[in-house]
Amino acid sequence: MKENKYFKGNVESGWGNLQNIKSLIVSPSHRPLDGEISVPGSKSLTNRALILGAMAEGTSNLKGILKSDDSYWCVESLKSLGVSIKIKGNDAEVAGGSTNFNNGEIYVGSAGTAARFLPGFLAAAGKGEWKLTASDNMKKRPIGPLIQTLYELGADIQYLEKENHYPILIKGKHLSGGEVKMSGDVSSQFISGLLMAAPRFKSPLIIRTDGGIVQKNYVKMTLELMKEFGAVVEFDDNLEWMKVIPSAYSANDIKIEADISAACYFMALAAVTGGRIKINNIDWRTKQPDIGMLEIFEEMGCIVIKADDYIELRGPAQLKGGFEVSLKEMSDQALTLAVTAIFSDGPVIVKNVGHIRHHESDRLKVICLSMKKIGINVQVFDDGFKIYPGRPSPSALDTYDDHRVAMSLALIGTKIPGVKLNDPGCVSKTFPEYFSVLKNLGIEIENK
Ligand SMILES: O=C(O)C1=C[C@@H](OP(=O)(O)O)[C@@H](O)[C@H](O)C1
Ligand SMILES: C=C(OP(=O)(O)O)C(=O)O
Repeated sequence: MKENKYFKGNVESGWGNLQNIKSLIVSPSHRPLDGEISVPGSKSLTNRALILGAMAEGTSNLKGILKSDDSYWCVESLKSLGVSIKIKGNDAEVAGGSTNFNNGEIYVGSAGTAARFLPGFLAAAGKGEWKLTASDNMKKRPIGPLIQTLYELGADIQYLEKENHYPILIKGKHLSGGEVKMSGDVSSQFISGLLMAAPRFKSPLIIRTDGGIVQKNYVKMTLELMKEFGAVVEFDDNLEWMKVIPSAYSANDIKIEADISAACYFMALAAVTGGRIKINNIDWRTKQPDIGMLEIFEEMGCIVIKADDYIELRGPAQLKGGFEVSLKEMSDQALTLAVTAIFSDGPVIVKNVGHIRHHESDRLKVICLSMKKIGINVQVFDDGFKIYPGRPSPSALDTYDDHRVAMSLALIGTKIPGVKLNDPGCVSKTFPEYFSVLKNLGIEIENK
């Protein structure tokens, strides 16, 4: 495995393209923003569909997958188990159904999805032995609640370095079902990971949630996709109770929706610059939680057109601030809103996002450090922050090996000249073409 020069401990993926760029300078466009774009496939749907396709009997065709670091490591993990995955352009053909997996080492990179979705799948494989390793970044993120519940169902998993963290050793067994209590207050992915494995358990699995679930629509996305692959699931609307009946997954042909989280950066771009963006391949009726940002942008004075096959957003001459909002259900956009709020006319308070301290960086700490660096007044709480509007001063900003930090902070440079982003290549976790899309819209991007 090759070490990446700039992100120590990470391994270069075949689908990233910015690994050798030390820094970029982002400056505003010389013309008003007025453009049309398409965004890549959803990370969440791509990695779920790849894993469900690998478990399903037969060949699944996935159209419009995301090609980024996170999906690359998911594909590579499944391939190293012996699953045949053929990539043609942005489509993947996954031949699933076997449980006769190759033993060995599996590297999940920094993908929270792969890191939390593969353990249940392997622990219930009946036989085999795997060492699951991850990037330094992923090794700092928790997996304890998932592994603890798998233990209760009879799994054989050992922590190899630090309790509750990667790397881990998994021995495949036949897992019982039964009733478990599980908390999703740190990450919804623990529940999604257990659910996806459950059709392979010996008896029905019932999960009762204890302590709530953050971003619960991601769990709904898991349950809905499991149904599309033939699983038998029942659940209540609040996801306090979920049941999975043992059965085989069946192969499926799926069109992966475009990534709404990625689209939100361009909505924010139009919002802060007072420009117009038309995003051609997203649908406002999607179940992806970050679509909720449309309402927030509207509340801030943007005009939103929700057409059948596109969304258009126009930013106002002056964005409105002066409100408080819970981003518990769409917390990947906390940083996007933090940056947007700088250019509004009143303080913006974001609440209920304490769990983003466990994402690719401690995002609340990073918001505080980054705002202070550009001279913007910020207050950080245990579970959120308050941003006071202001005129940022150009600065060199660190990206903390976190794609959402890099993509959000880049938006500051679309308003004031000379924002330097160190180690911008981390965007390839979910959006390797991010800076080229910005550039095509007229934003100045200089490689330094
Ligand atoms: O299941 C998923 O695809 C995701 C769940 C969320 O994670 P948490 O529930 O860990 O916050 C979200 O932040 C992540 O980007 C994708
Ligand atoms: C939290 C995120 O990713 P992951 O899937 O690694 O959890 C994210 O994309 O913001």
